[in-house]
Amino acid sequence: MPSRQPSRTGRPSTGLRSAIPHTKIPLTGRATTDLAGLQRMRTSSEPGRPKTAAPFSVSASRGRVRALPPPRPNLSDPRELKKKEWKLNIAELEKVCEERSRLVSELTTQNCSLTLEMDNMKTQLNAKTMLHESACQEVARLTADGERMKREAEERESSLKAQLVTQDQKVRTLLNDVVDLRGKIRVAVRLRPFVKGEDAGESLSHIGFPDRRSISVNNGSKPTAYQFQHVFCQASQEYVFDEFKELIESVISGYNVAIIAYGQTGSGKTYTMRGGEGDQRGLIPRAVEFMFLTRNNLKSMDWTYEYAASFLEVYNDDVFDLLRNERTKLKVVLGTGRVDIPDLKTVALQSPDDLHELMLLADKNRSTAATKMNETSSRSHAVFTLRVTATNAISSEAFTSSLSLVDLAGSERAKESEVSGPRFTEMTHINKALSNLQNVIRCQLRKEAHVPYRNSKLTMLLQECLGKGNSKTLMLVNLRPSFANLTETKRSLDFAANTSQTVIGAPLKNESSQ
Ligand SMILES: Nc1ncnc2c1ncn2[C@@H]1O[C@H](COP(=O)(O)OP(=O)(O)OP(=O)(O)O)[C@@H](O)[C@H]1O
Repeated sequence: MPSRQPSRTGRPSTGLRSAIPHTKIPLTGRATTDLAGLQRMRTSSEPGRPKTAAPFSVSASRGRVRALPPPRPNLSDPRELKKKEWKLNIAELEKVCEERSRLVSELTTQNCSLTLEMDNMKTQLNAKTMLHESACQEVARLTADGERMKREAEERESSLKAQLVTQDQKVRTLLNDVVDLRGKIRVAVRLRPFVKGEDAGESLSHIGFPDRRSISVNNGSKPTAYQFQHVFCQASQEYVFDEFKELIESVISGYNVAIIAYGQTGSGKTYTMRGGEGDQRGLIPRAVEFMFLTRNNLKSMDWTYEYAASFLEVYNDDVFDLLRNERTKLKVVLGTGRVDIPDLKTVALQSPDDLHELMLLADKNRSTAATKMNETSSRSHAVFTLRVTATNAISSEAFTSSLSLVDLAGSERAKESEVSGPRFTEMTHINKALSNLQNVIRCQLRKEAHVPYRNSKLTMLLQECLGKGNSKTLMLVNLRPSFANLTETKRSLDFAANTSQTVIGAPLKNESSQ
């Protein structure tokens, strides 16, 4: 860029201007008279004329230097024309240069502030990059620590699980040894309270309870005393269930368990087995709830349990499915040592709630009728079965077992029941089946070679619980409290006493490996 130099007139001038040739007016010490020149200078100082640098002359008279009027441009002179054109160009160029320098200075300012901003951002980015890197290192360290701790915890857990499984097996073996020691067919007695329609004010002096295992009856002549595994006197549903919990738990360990409710009509068999709602729930719903609870507790030891339920009735010596609405007689097949009912419906249970629906269906399908002895007397024997399939992922143990809860029809005398017609036929079948049951137990008691299981459908179905299989069996004998029923109560207690003497052989655990 050409540098600016002050002109002789004091105004800044560009280098370009200095590059332009001037018309030089010579200064002399001698007086000269150049009228034409003076004339031109005067003319150029007139308003409207372009101003040009005033030439100088030295007055001859006074010897002083005076500015001469600029020479008039000679427009016919091409040099003058050129000069004029240059002047215009120079003015133009000066403007452009000024604009350029303004822009340059503006851009320089902007550039400076942008450079500053960029430097700031670079500093911030560097700081953030450093932070990120240190955070990444911390994360990597924590991840490695976490993985190491997880590995250690897993190793510890599997060693604890192995210990737990061993201990669990020991506890189960001990528990079952205890249960096995309690007799072959276990027998318990339950005396129900007086219910609506009975004389609640009647005394219970004809029945005595010396302790929780004994009961005595006194018909006025001589009291007879009996001893059983347990005697429940007007006990709650919860109390009764708690007493049988241990036995039911052995199903979880692979044993078949059967609880059979026996007793005179109206003595509380259905109440004990099925019960009502809420606190009135009987053994069937409570046992299923307990099985699900135990299943959850054993999950931590890698046991998987699957449950499925079936519900049938033996009515007039025929078998019917209580979980099907259509009433079709079911075929009972006797295999080698096993009873099978091929068309019996089995329903998988996912939770205790699933049972509720099944119970309602079974209630609807079960044969009941009002008799003089019981408003809703069961006219059939009902068998609820819960099948268990268990597998253990760690020990590879596997087995199937079953819990059978049987509500027998009530024994009754035709004279007392005052039944006739179809009720009489039902009663005949009921009594025949129950007398077969007593006969089977008697044969077991006497260790006879032949036990007549096949004499009725009921004994055929129960043969696995009555000595032929490997069940742990409990007979729960129900009693009515009235003095009027004392003869039947004594008969039931005699049957219970015989049953408790019955040797059916030690139960075997069902085992198979995967
Ligand atoms: N422990 C008890 N507490 C209160 N009420 C009971 C008890 N046991 C039975 N009952 C009531 O006694 C009546 C007869 O009971 P339930 O129907 O269970 O007798 P059952 O032995 O099944 O009779 P059946 O052989 O005729 O079917 C019912 O009203 C029942 O609610």
